[in-house]
Formats: sequence, C-alpha cells, structure tokens
Amino acid sequence: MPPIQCVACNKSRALIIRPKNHDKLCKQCFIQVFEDEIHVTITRNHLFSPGEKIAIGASGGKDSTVLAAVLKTLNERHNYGLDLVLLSIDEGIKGYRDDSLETVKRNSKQYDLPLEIVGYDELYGWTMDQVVQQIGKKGNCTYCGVFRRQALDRGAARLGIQHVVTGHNADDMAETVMMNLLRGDLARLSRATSIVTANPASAIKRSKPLKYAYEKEIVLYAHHRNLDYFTTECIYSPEAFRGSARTLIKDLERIRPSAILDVVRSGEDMAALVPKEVSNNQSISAATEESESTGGGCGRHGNQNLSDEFPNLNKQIHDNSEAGEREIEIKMSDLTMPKEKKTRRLPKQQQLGRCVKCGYISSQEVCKACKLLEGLNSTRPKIAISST
Ligand SMILES: Nc1ncnc2c1ncn2[C@@H]1O[C@H](COP(=O)(O)OP(=O)(O)OP(=O)(O)O)[C@@H](O)[C@H]1O
Repeated sequence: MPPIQCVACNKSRALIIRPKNHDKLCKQCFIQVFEDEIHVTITRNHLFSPGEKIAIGASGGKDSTVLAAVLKTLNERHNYGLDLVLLSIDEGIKGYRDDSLETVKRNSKQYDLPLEIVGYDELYGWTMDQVVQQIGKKGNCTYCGVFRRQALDRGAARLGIQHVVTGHNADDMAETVMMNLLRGDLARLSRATSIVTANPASAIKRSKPLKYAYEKEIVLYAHHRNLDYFTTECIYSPEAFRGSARTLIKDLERIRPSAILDVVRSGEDMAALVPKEVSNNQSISAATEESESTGGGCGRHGNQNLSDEFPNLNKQIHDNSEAGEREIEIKMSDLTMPKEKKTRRLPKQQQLGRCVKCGYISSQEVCKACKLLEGLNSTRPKIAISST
C-alpha cells in the first residue's frame, strides 16, 4: 500500500492521525496546525495586549510545559510583544513537586524564560506533606487548591504581573462542565467555561490559552517537539468524581472525537443562559476561587461552603470526600422527591472585600486560606525557646 500523504501539505508522508478530527498529517503540519489553533484562540479572545507581562503557571507537567513552549514560539512568530515569566508553586510534596520543579528549572533554561518559585512553606508556614500528616489524605486537595490559587496570585503580584495563564485544556474543561452539570451547579458551570476570569476588585487576571486543545494532541505535540516534561501524578490526588467524569469523557471521545469540544461548547452555551443574579455572584467567586473549578487534579475540588470553625470545616471536607466516593449511588427517593424540594435557591449575593488577616480578596472577613490555616495552626504544638 502506498504511504498516505499529509492532507495539509500533500507532500510529506502522514505520520499522525489527529485525535480531534482524525485528519492525517505529517509531523511539521501537525505542529503548525496545533500552534495556529492556539494563536486563533488567543487572538479571537483578545487574551493579550502588546507589552503585557505574563506569568505562566508552570508545574513541569505536559500542559504547562506545552503552554510555555507554544507561547514562546507564538510570541516570537507573531510579535505579541509579551514579557513571559515562568511561575511555579512549590506545594512541598516530596517525591513529586521537588522532582517536577527540576523539570521547570530545565525548561527555564531551554526556553530562556525567567523562573520564580513560591513555596507554601514560606507563604503559609505549612508544606502539603505536613498538612497531609496533620489531616490525612482525605480532603487534602481542598487545602492545596485554596492555597495554590492564592500562591499564584501572590507570586504574580511579587513579580509585578497582572495576568497568569494556566495549562487547563479542553479535556479538563469538558470534565468540569460534566461534573457541574451532574451536580446541577450552574454557578460553577458558568465560571468554569470562561477562558478569562477577571474581577474589577482583583488585580490578577487568569486565562487558559489551551482551552480548546485536546489532551492527546498536547501529548503528541510535546512528543514531536521533544519537550522536557514531568509525567508523575500527584501522590495525594484521589478525587473519585472527577475521575468518573474523565472516564465518561474519554469513552465519549472514543465513539465521537468531537465530543470533547461539543461538551465544552455546550457548557459555554449553557453558561450564557445563566441568570444575572447567579453570574454576578460568580464573578466574585472567580476572583477568590479561581482555577475556575477547572482542570487537573488540583485547585478544583474547592469546597463551596467552608465553615468558620476548623472542626466543622475538617468534618465537612471529610464528609464531602466520602460523599464523593458514593456519588454513583442513585436513590429512588431522589427520583420521586416532590418538585418544590428539589428547587435550588439562588446563592446569596456576596460582597467583595479583603481578608482582615492577609489582605487577599475575599467575600468573607477572613479568607478561605486563613480559615484553613487557623485550623491547622490550632493543632500545632506551640514551640517556644526556653529562657532557662
Ligand atoms: N505547582 C504549580 N505551579 C504553577 N502552576 C501550576 C501548579 N500546579 C498547577 N498549575 C497550573 O494549573 C494548571 C492545571 O493544573 P493541574 O494540576 O490540573 O495539572 P495538569 O492538568 O496535570 O497540568 P500540567 O500538565 O501542566 O501539570 C497547570 O497546567 C498549570 O498551569
């Protein structure tokens, strides 16, 4: 059988079947098409302006490594005029983050981009290893997510940067749409689908240039460009419900490759129908909760109703984790519940302010991170240097 030709250039031999649409492409054309599509996402959504300083949330994983490589390439090719910096958060997870940070350090040299590392240890006085030692593995993602959102903001502020980009991809987006749909959570659905999250009260804007890029294509791109990235999963990340949503999306993708983008687009369309009272509330949450309940194992398991009190909070996190594991159960009583009982009340309109403890944007007097820290610190033995 003669070799199949690339459908884009009609010259070279096709080596890649694009996961997104099954087009047969040569290596060069695949790389070009992948980069062009991200360029289109950036320009259509007016993500950047000339001279802007951008912090790339760099975890060392495939998504953020590809994001950094593509942004560097497009910035030079299309003269975006961006000042790019890698920003890494060191959560303090031995055997995971310390290794992935080594990858980011190499990336910094390979792409000739400056790197800033901000640690939970210096910001909060706790590493995630210590948090897990204290509270156990269940619910630890909630702490990590809340801390990371603030850490990215604080890292960016330290660098005088007002725009952070993250490597959330189309699969992450589709999973999140599906999860919020299954939970009936319109507020989060709307927040999760937007490519940019910004709030007038917050100086830091977030965006996701890889929002329409398939995970499989990100891996192919990284492979064909020989990018140096880290593949190990976080040693503390369980999340049963997201795992189920992921499996569902992957199964759909197998039958119909466009399913991922279809779910993302449907999420966008549904988000546009969300009533104003709800979406006004979301814009506030977006500033405080960020990561848009989106993508990738962390920062997206945020508990919506963190209680003021640590014991309650801790219990709630544990209960929710356990509930998450039971989420496949379908009870007949749920199905036969009278209509009025099922009606959701709209969330109360929140007022944005600043945390009285740390000054971070918060709709509460004390922000989520400080509440979590209060609880953690109250369990820590007081150490004092003896005067004798
Ligand atoms: N420790 C970190 N430091 C800086 N940015 C991070 C960190 N962890 C996550 N991010 C940002 O959030 C995005 C989504 O993170 P997530 O944990 O979902 O990882 P992921 O989907 O495996 O992405 P990646 O492949 O980049 O690790 C990442 O692509 C990255 O931009």
